[in-house]
Amino acid sequence: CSDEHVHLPAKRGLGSPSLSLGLGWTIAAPTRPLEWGDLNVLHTTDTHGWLLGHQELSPPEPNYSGTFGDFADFVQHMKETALKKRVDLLLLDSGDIHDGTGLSDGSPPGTIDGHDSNQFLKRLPYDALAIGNHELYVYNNTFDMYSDFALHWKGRYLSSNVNITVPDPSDSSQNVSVPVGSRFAKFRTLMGRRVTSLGVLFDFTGFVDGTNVQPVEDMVKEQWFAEAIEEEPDLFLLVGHMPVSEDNWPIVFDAIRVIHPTTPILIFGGHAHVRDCVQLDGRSMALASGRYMETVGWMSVKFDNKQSSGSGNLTFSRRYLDTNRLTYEFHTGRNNRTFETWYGSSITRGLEELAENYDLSFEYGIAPRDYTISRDPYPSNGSSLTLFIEEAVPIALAVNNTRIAEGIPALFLTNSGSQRFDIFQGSFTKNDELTASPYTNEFWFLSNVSYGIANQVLAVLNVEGSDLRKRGLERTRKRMEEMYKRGDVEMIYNKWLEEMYAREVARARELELDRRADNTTDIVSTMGYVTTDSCPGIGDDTPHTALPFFSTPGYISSIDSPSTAAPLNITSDSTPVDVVFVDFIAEDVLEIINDLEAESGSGKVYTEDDVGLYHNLLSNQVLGVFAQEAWN
Ligand SMILES: Nc1ccn([C@@H]2O[C@H](COP(=O)(O)O)[C@@H](O)[C@H]2O)c(=O)n1
Repeated sequence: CSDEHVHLPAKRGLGSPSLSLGLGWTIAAPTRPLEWGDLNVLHTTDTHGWLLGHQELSPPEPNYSGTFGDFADFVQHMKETALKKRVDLLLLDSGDIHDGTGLSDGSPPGTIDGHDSNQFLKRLPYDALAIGNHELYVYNNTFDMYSDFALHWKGRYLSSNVNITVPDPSDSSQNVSVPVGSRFAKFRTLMGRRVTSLGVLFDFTGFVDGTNVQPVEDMVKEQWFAEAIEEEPDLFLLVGHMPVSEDNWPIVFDAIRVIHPTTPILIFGGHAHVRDCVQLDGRSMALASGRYMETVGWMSVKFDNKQSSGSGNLTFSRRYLDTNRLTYEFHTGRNNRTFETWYGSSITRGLEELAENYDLSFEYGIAPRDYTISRDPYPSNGSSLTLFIEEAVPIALAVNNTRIAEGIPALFLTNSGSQRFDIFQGSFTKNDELTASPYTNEFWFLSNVSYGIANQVLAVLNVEGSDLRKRGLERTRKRMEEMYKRGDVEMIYNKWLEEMYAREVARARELELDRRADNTTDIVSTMGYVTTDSCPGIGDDTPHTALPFFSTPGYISSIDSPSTAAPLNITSDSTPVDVVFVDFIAEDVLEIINDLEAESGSGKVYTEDDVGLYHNLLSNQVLGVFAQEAWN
């Protein structure tokens, strides 16, 4: 069993190492051993480059401070345990390994993002992996998955419904559309179980030219699909980048169940960044294991004697593990001295070297405080969304900007989903810049939009106001559907956080009443995720107190901000302004402005030709330029 030490998450090559333990910070250890079955699975998803662990001291970051090297050692030790128990232990990943930290996004210009960090995933003994939507935003990234990453996994990198167009090897004047990885895999586990595995991506429509995602509904009608599932294995292993609740897993599940009514089906999903578990019937379980290497999912199943030909409920267990050394040591029965091996530490060292090569600890300035996406209200001084749109964008885009110099007022708009992680007090490094805002979106603009129109765009985007709601309900519903298909799941993650916080507040009220009645003191636990899902028993491996949560709008604007670098010299609704937006939301902005112009009877219609490049800074460079200007 683990000793009671804590591991300081020093910024490993990513920033200032001068962090101390004297802040009253601690990590809580798990208290319950895992329930092993005949077949057991460790699951990662939506890792987004978080391979050096979460290294900040503000709670709940220390909960997730284990590095990918620590995780590698954990997997290794767990595999040894499985062997001793003569049971199977599989390791799976559900995709989205790009976009999220300096390791995945900070490679020098002209190189391929994620290529170097992917080499570290290759060092782990994954049994199957699936492609995510973040592998499909940039063609070169997808091509790298096809030509490098997939080859390493020898048929186990799964892209059942995802293709890439590449030159035809037999005739280079022609192109062919081929799966990025494999459509399916059949293999035997160490204990001899026959597995049929698929890797399914949700109905993503935001894929880059040269790639393609087939809707799940169509995929299950394919001849190859029928042939792949025809023969009965001991279990179906569905690994995919698709939420386990309220998405299309039932389509795949039902297609299999028609042929194999009782064969065990284990589903490992992702994309929504939440911890979640659903059982579609008594012989299946579907698990989603969070995001950003904050969670490692665990599932175990005890088969009945007849395995696939049995028909009663199977015994499943699931657990969401916080990714820190205490967790890893607890479940492997090791301690600080016996846990680490050369294998894991060489992975961590390699990642630290990569961080050094990419100069990820380059310091832009000193952040005066923590800025959070949802633990502070929006707008507020502690909101990273306020910081980004009201301070950083206006200040960074004012640098070498003739339009600002000429005094042309500008309204800046972005989607709040473009901001992916909190900013912490202290050294603000290149890595921090890329974790907070990893996308390489351009800033586009429409000029001469009258303020009266520009001023309404944000509210329409966010569907505020009963009038707008009535007018735009159908359009909004369609846009929400469209946004979901383009990958937007912030609303699911936020709803999850909101509900856990609401439960926490209710629980705290009850506790307070009990405490007053009994004169007892509360049990204080560390902050973190508090999961309620629809599977039996408690899912979280380590009990926590839920994090504070404040809801945020889907879109944010610098409009009416007193702190913008370019004060709006607006005298009336007809004052012409520049409407500046990230290219990711261009279609929506253009459509909304045209609708508003039509409603106003102005007769103005904007087309793509009216859209210009506002500044050559990309959205992932804004915070760095801002920090150099404001935090130095
Ligand atoms: N160029 C881009 C691409 C994506 N986004 C945001 O990310 C969301 C998708 O990320 P998931 O991890 O949820 O798959 C997408 O909805 C956008 O909010 C972006 O801003 N720019």
